[in-house]
Amino acid sequence: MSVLDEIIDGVRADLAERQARVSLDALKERAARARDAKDGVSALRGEGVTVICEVKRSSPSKGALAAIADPAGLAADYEAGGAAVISVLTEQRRFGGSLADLEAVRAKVDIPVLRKDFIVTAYQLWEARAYGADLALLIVAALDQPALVSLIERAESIGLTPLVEVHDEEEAERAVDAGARVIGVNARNLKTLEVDRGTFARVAPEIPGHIVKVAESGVRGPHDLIAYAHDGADAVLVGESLVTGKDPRTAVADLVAAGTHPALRNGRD
Ligand SMILES: O=P(O)(O)OC[C@@H](O)[C@@H](O)c1c[nH]c2ccccc12
Repeated sequence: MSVLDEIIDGVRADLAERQARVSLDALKERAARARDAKDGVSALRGEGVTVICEVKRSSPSKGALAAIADPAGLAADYEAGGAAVISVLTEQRRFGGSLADLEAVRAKVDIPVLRKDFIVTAYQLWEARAYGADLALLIVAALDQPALVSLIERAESIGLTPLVEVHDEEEAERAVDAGARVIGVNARNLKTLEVDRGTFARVAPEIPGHIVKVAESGVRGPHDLIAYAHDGADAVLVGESLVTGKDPRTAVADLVAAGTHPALRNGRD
């Protein structure tokens, strides 16, 4: 069984417990009371290369990364540094996250928030909205095509912007066919956990220009953002280097400065 399959088994077990406790109707009521969702696409199409900053305590590849006692405080630092979107890992077993983290971050920041999890049912999309998310991750490798299409449609219909994650050309084609407006190319293969920073450059040419392209994983600092920008990224998603660094606000500001630098933008025109 691949790492992805193992993670999803755990996600399904935790999901069954939540579904037994909280009815879909109760979630929908909670979602109706949530603040209106913000548009993820326009946030990601901001000035230059935009930056999605992630709240992540641990990962299957690296184990514990950072305790993050105050996820909302970290998110506020990201926002102050110029982040366009905050990504909150809500998967518990391998990433140490929760819906409570999502709720706390949502209450603190004004920019859009992404629920980062292994979403396999519409119930999880309603959870995302009920706890205040504006965007939700959908991982192509975890879904068959009918499920992908229906989850994209459902996400859009309840106001969530789906960030559709791919790792190779074939998955990118599936994401495009399914109607994705935002596609994330993950440099990490979720089946083996290996990072290959060349993945984005290989896969991005398969993605039409009107779709927002996000380069995910492995961004250590401005030099990696610049490289992804030259390969056509509209946004980058950064986790580990921010949660393990000393000064997340400055680290984000440095990324944003690189992403909006005039020389970079000329190179991309
Ligand atoms: O910590 P990094 O290497 O900066 O990567 C962040 C993000 O891309 C990564 O956490 C991620 C990308 N896709 C995912 C899917 C599920 C969980 C996590 C992820």
